[in-house]
Amino acid sequence: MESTSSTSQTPGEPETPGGTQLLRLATAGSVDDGKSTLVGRLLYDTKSVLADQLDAVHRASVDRGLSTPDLSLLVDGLRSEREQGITIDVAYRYFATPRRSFVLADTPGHVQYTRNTVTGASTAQLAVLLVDARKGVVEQTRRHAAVLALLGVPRLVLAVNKIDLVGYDQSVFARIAKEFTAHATALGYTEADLLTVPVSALVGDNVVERSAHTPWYAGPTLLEHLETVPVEADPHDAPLRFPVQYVIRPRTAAYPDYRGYAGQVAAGSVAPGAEVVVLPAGLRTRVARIDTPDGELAEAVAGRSVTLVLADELDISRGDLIAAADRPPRLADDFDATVCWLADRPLRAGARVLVKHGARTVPAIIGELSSRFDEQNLSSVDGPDQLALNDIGRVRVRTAEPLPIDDYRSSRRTGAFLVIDQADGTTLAAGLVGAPLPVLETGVARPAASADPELPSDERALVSPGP
Ligand SMILES: Nc1nc2c(ncn2[C@@H]2O[C@H](COP(=O)(O)OP(=O)(O)OP(=O)(O)O)[C@@H](O)[C@H]2O)c(=O)[nH]1
Repeated sequence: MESTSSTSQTPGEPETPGGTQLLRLATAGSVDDGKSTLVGRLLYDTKSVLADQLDAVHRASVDRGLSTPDLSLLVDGLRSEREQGITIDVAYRYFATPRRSFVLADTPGHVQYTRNTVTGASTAQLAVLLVDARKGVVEQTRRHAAVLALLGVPRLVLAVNKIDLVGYDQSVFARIAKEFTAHATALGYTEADLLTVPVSALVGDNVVERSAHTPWYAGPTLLEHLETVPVEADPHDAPLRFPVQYVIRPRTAAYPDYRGYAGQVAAGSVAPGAEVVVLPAGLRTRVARIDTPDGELAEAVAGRSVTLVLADELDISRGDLIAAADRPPRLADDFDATVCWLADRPLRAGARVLVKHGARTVPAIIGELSSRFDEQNLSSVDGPDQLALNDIGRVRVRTAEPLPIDDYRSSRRTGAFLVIDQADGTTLAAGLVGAPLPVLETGVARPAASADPELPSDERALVSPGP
């Protein structure tokens, strides 16, 4: 088994050995709760660590006068990050066990937590939230859970870490578990979506191996849960969404009339014969063939990159969306959305921006700012003057051309968009179409059980949803 890691990058679509299922997960927690150590422990105990990486960790640990290897070194790979002593960006790791493959977005716990959580968790099917058993559920735990609920992450695990430091005390664990479950259910999670597990990342209790120190804990270890938790709905239940990335027209002697549309199935599935509609034009046709470099396919499901050949010759260009004819998205040029503001300069009503949705980018104006999410009280503040860095708020978006949009809660991939600076092309915000704020008073709806069963390879879907 092998692990790969990258920081602030999108890994390629990982292989799933033996056709095992893929689980995308994110971690979140406050500084020093032990995320890096926990992820290091997962990699180490699942033997997902290469020998040379392990040697380097042993050497660095000895240099620091440690008697046992510091597993967080496996994770905190960046030199600058070690120098600052703080994890600086989202790191993606791939690891596998015989039962399942995992792509893990490790998000740091310092002040930029909203931005990083949004980045890391936007495509996650499960998030592991950490708390320090000595501190229990803290304000940041509540905020993280609220942001994860907003992002529609369907399942949460609370890892009550450093359980060794409270003497493996069952009552401490029970109190934290109760408080967290109450908070998460108020955000819309059901108990079936939640697991609370007592762990020591340092010692290894209940991460991969069951611990003899916690005979009172009957649940699964963290890895057992990750290996067995149900992964999303059947892709066939979701309607097809296929943003056209490239029009392929070779016009060579061998292929004089070939015309195909290349892209990635963003949601649902497609098979030859399927009736589709091309948006925004509204043209209807059928899928004639699904091409790949390895030959034709009888079907392609979400996450698969393919070229569609259609039955009719239509005027289709990059940025168009091919969608299920019976369940198309709505075309809108004026819609409500929740945005996570990621720029240093604040957002004010009337801002002229670009909106990037799927493979299409259009000019837009942010109309009124209707409310801002108050993370302190999990409530909403009406009519804010502005949204500052890391703020989450409800806005009105008016685009120069209609976009084929879904509600984020029914399709995380096609319900998300980016707000981009017109002048320099930097990302200003991640946007979620329709998604209400995760405020407690209004008893927000439960997080979306995403219609995207196999989320696409783009790990940073909200922050860079493809070319
Ligand atoms: N006793 C004990 N110490 C732990 C445990 N897990 C982590 N630690 C220690 O807690 C400290 C913080 O651990 P890290 O893994 O670096 O914390 P982090 O959450 O990744 O912090 P960031 O790098 O800011 O994201 C280190 O000194 C770890 O050795 C645990 O289960 N028990």
